[in-house]
Amino acid sequence: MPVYKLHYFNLRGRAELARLIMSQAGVEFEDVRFERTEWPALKATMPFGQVPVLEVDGQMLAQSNTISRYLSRKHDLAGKDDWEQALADMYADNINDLMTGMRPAFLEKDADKQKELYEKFMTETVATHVAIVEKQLEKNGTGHLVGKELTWADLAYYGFFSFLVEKFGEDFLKDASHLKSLIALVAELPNIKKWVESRPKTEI
Ligand SMILES: N[C@@H](CCC(=O)N[C@@H](CS)C(=O)NCC(=O)O)C(=O)O
Repeated sequence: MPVYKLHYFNLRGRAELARLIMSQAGVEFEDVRFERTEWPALKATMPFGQVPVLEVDGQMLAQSNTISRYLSRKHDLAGKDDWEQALADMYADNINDLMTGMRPAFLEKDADKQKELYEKFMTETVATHVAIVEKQLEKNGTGHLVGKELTWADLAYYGFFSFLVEKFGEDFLKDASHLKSLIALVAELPNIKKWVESRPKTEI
């Protein structure tokens, strides 16, 4: 088994999906977390000056979805054929877009403006996305986003949407029973449960 080290800030952010995948797969990893004040000294050590970075036996891999796709393929969470793998990629890219869409609100320093930006994000971007994904989950009819089994797409949706539920409550899921069930299904997976209980508590 390779020695995995995941480098990121002390946040869930763009690293949490890789952590969820490694936890679900039951592989050991060193969860290297640093504070913002430590970052300037570390930036030049990362392949593209950004994190997350997964170190695999000393080799450095950047880009959050590349890392998660690599881990999913290695640990049987990528989808069972090329088409399923493409669908899983599609869902993971959607979550990446949602994270990017939330960034202006997250970075806003003015509290009133921030509230406004989060509200707009939830009522426009998230609401539209939830309605679409709800229909797709219903159509797939297996309780999973892709095929019949758990993939990293399910973990990606769990990671991001469970964070939104924590921050904004679950009212935004009131017409999305399938998505709600997916979040609950992943939350109940023993390895995920164990990880979520033991991980550092962070704001985002
Ligand atoms: N597309 C990249 C974006 C990575 C990214 O924006 N990383 C941020 C943290 S979430 C970062 O390293 N910020 C510090 C910097 O750019 O100096 C990915 O998905 O990994």
